[in-house]
Amino acid sequence: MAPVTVATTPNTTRSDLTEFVMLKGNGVKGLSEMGLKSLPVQYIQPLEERTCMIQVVPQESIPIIDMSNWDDPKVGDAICEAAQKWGFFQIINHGVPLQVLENVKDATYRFYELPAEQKLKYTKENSPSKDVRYGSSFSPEAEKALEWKDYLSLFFVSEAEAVATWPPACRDEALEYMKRSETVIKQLLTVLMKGLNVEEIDETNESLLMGSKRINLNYYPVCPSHDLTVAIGRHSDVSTLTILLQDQTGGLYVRAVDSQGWIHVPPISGALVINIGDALQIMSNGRYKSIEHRVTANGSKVRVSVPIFVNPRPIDVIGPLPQVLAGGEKAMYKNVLYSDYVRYFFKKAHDGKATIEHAKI
Ligand SMILES: CC(C)(COP(=O)(O)OP(=O)(O)OC[C@H]1O[C@@H](n2cnc3c(N)ncnc32)[C@H](O)[C@@H]1OP(=O)(O)O)[C@@H](O)C(=O)NCCC(=O)NCCSC(=O)/C=C/c1ccc(O)cc1
Ligand SMILES: O=C(O)CCC(=O)C(=O)O
Ligand SMILES: [Fe+2]
Repeated sequence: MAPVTVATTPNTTRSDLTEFVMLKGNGVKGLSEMGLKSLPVQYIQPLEERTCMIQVVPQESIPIIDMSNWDDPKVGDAICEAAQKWGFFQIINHGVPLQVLENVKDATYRFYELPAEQKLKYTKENSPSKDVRYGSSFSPEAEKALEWKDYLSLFFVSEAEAVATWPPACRDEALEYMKRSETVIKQLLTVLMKGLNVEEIDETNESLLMGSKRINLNYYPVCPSHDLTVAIGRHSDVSTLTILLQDQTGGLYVRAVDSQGWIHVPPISGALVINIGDALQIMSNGRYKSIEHRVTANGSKVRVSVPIFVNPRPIDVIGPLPQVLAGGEKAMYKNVLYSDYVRYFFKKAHDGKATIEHAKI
């Protein structure tokens, strides 16, 4: 059986590996489970990007914010300050039931445990919908070295479309997690907008801030020679906000303020990690920061994570908000069509903050 040779030999050709991992639907999970002892060369990252080169700043950590009194001005200040300084924070007592979070993690395992032939139905080539995509790595056609990650990406258009096209193995749990996180998303955006002198979220700015959503189910298998590769390379999200559920494994690192180092985001049971994305950095004219982050590969444990990307709609034009510029501040970013912005992000390999540089005036 050809895939066995593929998986056990580190020096296979790119086309053999692509066939096994991408075209046959095995993912890196399939490679990992064949028990290969060394990393296929296609996954070896340039030295400076490797997991082993991460300089950790151990004394720092991102803020942890209790959302139970979210409309208390002190909580609001903590959220806006975290968004300005760190671009990342964790929230606890956020109102999303813990069972909903457990269920979506279980559903992630359920999807990836399907046989390759079943998952293959959702690859770019075969998927019944453009809004459902199972894949491996980030942008394999553009990457010099691949990433040790499988993903299922689900773009939410409507409940009816989700019911009809999302994989039954995880559909209901993913939808429930999206629905139950809506309230805390609105609370966070209300507070963040107040910090920009936008007093209320009306229909127009609600659609601009959270008019579309994408949920990804990420699966990071156990990785041989994990120090030589990455699970996700350095990038910032193109969303308005990202709500991330991680499991207890750890491995997410955030760029430290004014430093070359990286800060670990420790798993906290029941917490959600929140980060500002490029769209909100642009709308806030740089006040809120969309911070670079990366995920390390793990030599002994499987990791799953489930981000919800809260975005403008593809047809929205985004730029610095008028309220932010009202005092005479100069616009730092151009107005850009959001779907053009996202397409540009997806067509490159991960490259830190390069997408937003493209929108700078
Ligand atoms: C431009 C989009 C994405 C697609 O437009 P479309 O007109 O329906 O066109 P297509 O479905 O044919 O997709 C166009 C291209 O988008 C890319 N794409 C379409 N979804 C995907 C997909 N989930 N994956 C990776 N390429 C894709 C892909 O490059 C694809 O090209 P191709 O590969 O040639 O088919 C459109 O849906 C849109 O503007 N959506 C806005 C909402 C949105 O998805 N925002 C992104 C939030 S995601 C985010 O912040 C971070 C994501 C992330 C993800 C992984 C990481 O490792 C790190 C970060
Ligand atoms: O898995 C994680 O912790 C982070 C995932 C991530 O950064 C992303 O999907 O954009
Ligand atoms: Fe991310």
